[in-house]
Amino acid sequence: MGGAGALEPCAENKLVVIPDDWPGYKLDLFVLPQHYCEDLKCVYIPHGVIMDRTERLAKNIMNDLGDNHITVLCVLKGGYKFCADLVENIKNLSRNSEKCISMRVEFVRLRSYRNDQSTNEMQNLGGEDLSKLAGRNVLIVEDIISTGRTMKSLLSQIEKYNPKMIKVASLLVKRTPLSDGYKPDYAGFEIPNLFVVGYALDYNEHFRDLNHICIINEIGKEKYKV
Ligand SMILES: Nc1nc2c(ncn2[C@@H]2O[C@H](COP(=O)(O)O)[C@@H](O)[C@H]2O)c(=O)[nH]1
Ligand SMILES: [Mg+2]
Repeated sequence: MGGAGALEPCAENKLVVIPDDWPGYKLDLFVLPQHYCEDLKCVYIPHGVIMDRTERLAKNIMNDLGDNHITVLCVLKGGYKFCADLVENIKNLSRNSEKCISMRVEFVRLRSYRNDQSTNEMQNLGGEDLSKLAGRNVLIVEDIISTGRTMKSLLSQIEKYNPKMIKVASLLVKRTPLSDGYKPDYAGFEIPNLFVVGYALDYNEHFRDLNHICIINEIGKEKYKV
């Protein structure tokens, strides 16, 4: 992703900013599941780049939260891959460092999108009883923050139970005029106002089984719309 207009590390905000004119990579430069080949426009963030960035986020989290017991709250379904890879990296760092983080992983299942649009309503579809988080150091792990409504709503539900600390890690943050200004404590990439799929991010439950983060095309939107 080198060259003019490509990804730029953003030291101030500590995340990688993908500019509006980033075209992504041609599909035939990567291996993709055959069943999605006609449904995608481009590979937007290759799996290897996601993994490298996740390793760095794990290091930042380790530096900030080392020597604590934390409860990782994975937001399903979209957050499951990022959460698994982040936890694995924190575990590895913890094993090889003087600082040690002990972790417990809990899950909450939320839904707020239909097709590629926010429904403006966050449905809590189950998972842990959030009262379990009382007095704990909580690290919420989410796939993407767009308007910020989902996260703000989850945070207000958790805050009722007085956790000791809450931090939020999101793999992606979308630049959208609909944002309410919410910014997570840890973020992997800031992306333009596009609908992305892959690496567990779905379009009506499709594309979770795609390793790279990709942009869906009109054929894909039409084929899988509900
Ligand atoms: N597969 C995708 N899911 C997305 C995308 N943008 C948002 N979302 C889903 O919504 C919530 C967060 O939305 P918010 O507007 O309340 O901040 C997130 O958890 C996703 O499930 C997207 O581009 N692709
Ligand atoms: Mg999500």
